Amino acid sequence: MGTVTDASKDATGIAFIDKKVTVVFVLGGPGSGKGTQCANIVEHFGFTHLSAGDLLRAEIKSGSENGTMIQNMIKEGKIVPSEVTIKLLQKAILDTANDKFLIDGFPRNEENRAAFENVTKIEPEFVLFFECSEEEMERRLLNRNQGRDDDNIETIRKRFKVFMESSVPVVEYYNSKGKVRKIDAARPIDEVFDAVKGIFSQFSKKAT
Ligand SMILES: Nc1ncnc2c1ncn2[C@@H]1O[C@H](COP(=O)(O)OP(=O)(O)O)[C@@H](O)[C@H]1O
Ligand SMILES: Nc1ccn([C@H]2C[C@H](O)[C@@H](COP(=O)(O)OP(=O)(O)O)O2)c(=O)n1
Ligand SMILES: [Mg+2]
Repeated sequence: MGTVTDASKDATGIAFIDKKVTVVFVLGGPGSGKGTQCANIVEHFGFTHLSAGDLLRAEIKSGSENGTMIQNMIKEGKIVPSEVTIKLLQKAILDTANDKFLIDGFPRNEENRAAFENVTKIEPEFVLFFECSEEEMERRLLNRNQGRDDDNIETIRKRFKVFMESSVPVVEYYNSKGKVRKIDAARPIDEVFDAVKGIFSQFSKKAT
């Protein structure tokens, strides 16, 4: 549980309102199934899904002044400076009436993690971590067919390297705090979701 506190405006220029939120970080390598399982969690447990990658891609499309920089970094498999990503996440949290958020693909490095904590003071409830072999993730990404600039073998290899070097240490950090809930994500989608459901049982089911 965290509170987005009232500081009227922070360093990023975004106005804050008082809002108590529950945040779950969803991490895992590229193609491990984060987006797929987040959609299931939204449907069953009433969370709002915020994908850092989706927010950055929308920012490129919007013609923002940072668009070209973001596009180049994504193409190279690099991680965009956290101030850009955090601003987008904050805005999405504040613009959404819900108080339960899945933050997918963030924090992806130590800079993301420390800056988010400093700026928002939000501590994740837990970190859902999807474990999957690179061989399987590569197969999935090459079949994803979403027309993404970064789903080509050259960029995929770079993303795997960044994941191992920069993102795994973030998972280890949360693991040392007892916050990681690890899932075997190499299994079929339904079986992965069965495991996810067990972890989310503390949250009430969405009324249908
Ligand atoms: N458990 C699974 N088994 C097989 N394919 C999967 C599984 N989970 C997701 N996929 C497929 O793999 C691709 C990557 O999944 P996605 O959810 O976009 O992963 P991520 O957000 O972690 O990159 C998509 O085409 C998706 O349909
Ligand atoms: N916290 C983040 C998340 C994503 N990005 C950029 C860099 C990533 O390679 C791309 C794509 O991220 P996305 O989460 O959509 O990718 P996957 O779903 O893991 O395949 O976006 C970032 O710079 N910072
Ligand atoms: Mg994704």
